Amino acid sequence: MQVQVFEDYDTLSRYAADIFLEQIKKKSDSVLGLATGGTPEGFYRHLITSYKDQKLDFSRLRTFNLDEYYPIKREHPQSYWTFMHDHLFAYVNIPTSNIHLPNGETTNVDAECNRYEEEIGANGGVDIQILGIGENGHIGFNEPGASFDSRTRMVELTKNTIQANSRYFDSVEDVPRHAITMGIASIMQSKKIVILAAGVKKAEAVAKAIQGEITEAMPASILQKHPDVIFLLDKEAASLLNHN
Ligand SMILES: O=P(O)(O)OC[C@H]1O[C@](O)(CO)[C@@H](O)[C@@H]1O
Repeated sequence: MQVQVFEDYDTLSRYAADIFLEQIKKKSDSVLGLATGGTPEGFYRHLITSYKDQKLDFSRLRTFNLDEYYPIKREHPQSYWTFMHDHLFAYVNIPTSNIHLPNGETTNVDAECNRYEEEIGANGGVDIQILGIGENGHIGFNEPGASFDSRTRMVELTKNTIQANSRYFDSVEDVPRHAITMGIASIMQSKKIVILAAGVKKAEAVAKAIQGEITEAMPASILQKHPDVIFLLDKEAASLLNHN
């Protein structure tokens, strides 16, 4: 596992985008695993800048997002589908057919989860995955206690996550109580993982994920077992790491 600490959020975000650029240079039809949340917004801004500077071509890339609220309409302002369009897809030349997110409108959740896993497999698996980390250590919407063997499925959000995400909704009551998320085993199958954390609110989860016990109580701790993972942190998020 590699860990890099940056002076500020923008430098961290640019570094993450550069890792993706390297991957795409090597394989122009890479399968990108994408994430939502506040943390990757800077990363997406840098990808868009690289596209505008003609350093990046999205036409052959395929993307799979980690998760989507359930139930939620695709066009809902807070759906992850809308997030991805507003923060990336609307600004780059990715064909709509190459974009994949779990369908938050499905009436058959189990079939949707199986379809999503199969589609990732049919595309050869994720080459490079961007991840954020929840204040409680969640990755995707795999909350503490989620099985390390979990695959794409519907999950119930914890109070902590509903509260943290309520900043994007009119009120806490409006936050969906469920989501469809790639499982921990699905995430671990990605060939390379880049995980971002910024701000002091993430410091405890980051320290436990990197230096703590590997336990299902701290979902991100499983990353210690991944053969190619890099944590990109700002100083605040790194502030509880033990340097001995
Ligand atoms: O980057 P943020 O907004 O702090 O979110 C952290 C994590 O929480 C989620 O938004 C889900 O609650 C994840 O998608 C994200 O990785």
